[in-house]
Amino acid sequence: MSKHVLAQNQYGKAENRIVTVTRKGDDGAWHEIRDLNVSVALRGEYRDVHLTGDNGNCLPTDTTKNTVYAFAKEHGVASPEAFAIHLARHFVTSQPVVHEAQIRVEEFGWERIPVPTRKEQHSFVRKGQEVRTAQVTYSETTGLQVLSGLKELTVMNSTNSEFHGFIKDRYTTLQEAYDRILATKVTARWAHSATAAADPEHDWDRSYEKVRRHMLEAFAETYSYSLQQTLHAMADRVLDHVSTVNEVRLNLPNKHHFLVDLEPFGLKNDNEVYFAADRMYGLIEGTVHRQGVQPVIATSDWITA
Ligand SMILES: O=c1[nH]c(=O)c2[nH]c(=O)[nH]c2[nH]1
Repeated sequence: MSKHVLAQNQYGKAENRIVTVTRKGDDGAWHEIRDLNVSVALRGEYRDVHLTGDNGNCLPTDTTKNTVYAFAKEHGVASPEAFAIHLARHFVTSQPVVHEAQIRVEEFGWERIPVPTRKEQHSFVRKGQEVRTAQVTYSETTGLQVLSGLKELTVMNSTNSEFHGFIKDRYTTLQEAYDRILATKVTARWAHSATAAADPEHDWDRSYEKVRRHMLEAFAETYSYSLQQTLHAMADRVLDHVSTVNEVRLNLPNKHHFLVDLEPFGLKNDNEVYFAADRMYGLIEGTVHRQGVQPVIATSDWITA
């Protein structure tokens, strides 16, 4: 027996990353998403768990995690508060040993990427401004080299993404996907032509906005069979529309969203509830440049999601 006092204690699964997709309209083509980070803490009769090793009062943290995902399906996520109220009430009213439950929710906001040419709406950009970057080198011999860029521009398509037909060797377990979420945090750099760099009237702000818009539109409008294909489409679109840009390099971490298996709880997950994994991630990188241009953007920078 310990001679010391066990004081405040609590436990539960922290930082359950969850994304829900709700389909609206007659054909379900209008998507609404909610992106949450949900933490559960239970307080109650946990003396024995700590002092004697008797787990008879212990609802596993794994169960608290499952409950979060199952409730997203059963009750939906009307708001962080409403969702947290459902969960907090549930733990206290369903388990006699739980006297208090504290649910903490962080919600990440998303805005639509407008695609005027289509009525389906399933492309989003995470709220909060990305970081704009610039790197200028002036050399006596080669003159000005101007690289522009951005980082931390997070985008998502909640459909129109597939991934299949890939190599299967003895270590492959990945299932083919015919309708998946495609999400990435874009780091982009682009090189301007020597003429643009030397032009004192060159409108750098306008060119930045154009590149950003074309990358977003290409992301939203590309029906994707891989993130590699999306990468190429984004860079290609910039080169097509911004004549003063010669080269685009993209670094795209594949922010995986795994469909949660709700079958054990008797619930069908119709591409509605996802686990948003932040690590590990596929990292897709590549440069696209105009014919006849020597690429200048470093390929060895270490960029993480
Ligand atoms: O778009 C993708 N490209 C890949 O190369 C890849 N590999 C993987 O496991 N998932 C994906 N998705």
